[in-house]
Amino acid sequence: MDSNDLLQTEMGSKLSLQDSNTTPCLTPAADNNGIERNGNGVQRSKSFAFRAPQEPFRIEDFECEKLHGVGSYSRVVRAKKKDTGKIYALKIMDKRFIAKEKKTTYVKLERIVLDQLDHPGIIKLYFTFQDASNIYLGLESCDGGELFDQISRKACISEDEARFYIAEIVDVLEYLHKLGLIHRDVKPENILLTADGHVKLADFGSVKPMENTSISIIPTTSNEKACTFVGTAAYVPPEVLKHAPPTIGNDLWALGCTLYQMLSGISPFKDGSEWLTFQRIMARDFKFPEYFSSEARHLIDCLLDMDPSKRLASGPDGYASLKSHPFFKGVDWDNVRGMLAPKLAPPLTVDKEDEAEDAGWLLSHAGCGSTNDEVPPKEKEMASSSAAVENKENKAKFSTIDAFDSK
Ligand SMILES: Nc1ncnc2c1ncn2[C@@H]1O[C@H](COP(=O)(O)OP(=O)(O)OP(=O)(O)O)[C@@H](O)[C@H]1O
Repeated sequence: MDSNDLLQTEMGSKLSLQDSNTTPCLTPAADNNGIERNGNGVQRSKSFAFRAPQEPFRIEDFECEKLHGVGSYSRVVRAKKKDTGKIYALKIMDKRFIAKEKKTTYVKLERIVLDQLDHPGIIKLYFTFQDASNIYLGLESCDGGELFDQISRKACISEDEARFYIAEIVDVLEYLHKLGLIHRDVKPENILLTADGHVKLADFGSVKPMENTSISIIPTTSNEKACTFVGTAAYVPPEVLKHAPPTIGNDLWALGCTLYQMLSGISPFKDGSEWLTFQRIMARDFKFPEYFSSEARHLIDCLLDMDPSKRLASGPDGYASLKSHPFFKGVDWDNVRGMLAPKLAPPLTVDKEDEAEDAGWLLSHAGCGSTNDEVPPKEKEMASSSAAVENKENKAKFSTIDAFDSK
């Protein structure tokens, strides 16, 4: 199945999961009613209506304002729908590139999983559309950037601020894990922030459904194994390096790494090469800076347990054991999203002329060149200078993260 098939089967907001050339991820068998059952009797419908429909939109219906960021197979731009004035993050994926790089499974997985999730801490998918060249996902726009950028801009984050972010992430992970989904790529780059500083987890292309999931999933082709290792080296737990099957413990380990990184500015096992990082993970070789509080040290220690079943929230008490940890003293778990968010650190200033040129180039190559011309000059100038600043940060990010840290 190629990327065209992905959206062709989607016509009329329906996706047929029948695919002669595929093997199912959880090896369910279909009965005569088109319902798939796995070994645990979990039922999955073979076709269903998407909540976020495929719309007959065109890229010309949007004013592209700035580049949010560039992923390994997509670009994300902040775009205003001209008729409604509503703002979205358009994730633009080149169909030929996706097919060539065999990323169809990741795109389908992200689309189908995001469509079924409903949590204030997860980016919303509103619609999809396509043209001859691209697939577009209309996502909720997170105008506060990445948590990664906040860590870089502030050098490190205070424990009070880190408590806020980690509590909101715990709330999201509890929701996902209860649904039977493992995210598998929790890290500061995938934790986006709204303009008022609240957390939205992104990047669901690596999600792994557990046996008991209530989420409808898709088959994977034999050469695009969504069930095998994915993720980012510095956040990979030791058991994954030993090829153990994925568990929610994978996300809890990454949560521990993320908390450590917020408080110190660097991930705990980061080293000069992928091999050295893996050695340190296997040896659980990390040190706490002196200024970490005893509560933060203890929480990180419990999340970075070599035994995934012993990590807080993995045990028989589930999330209660994690949420009652002393680090979270004062957090009102019934109203996590009601907490006051830390003030966002603004982007660093850069040489605007050079960078505006680069940002304009990137936007026009995101398929938005003609629409950008319709933006009034003042707005265009503002859009490109803010895009320039973020583009500079993107470049800085690429140069500071080892090649192995990007998938
Ligand atoms: N909904 C959004 N709102 C604002 N910015 C976003 C949104 N989604 C993604 N971004 C930004 O765009 C960048 C590219 O996102 P994308 O999902 O294409 O790739 P990624 O997840 O970063 O990378 P990869 O695909 O390599 O894992 C992200 O790093 C993020 O900063």
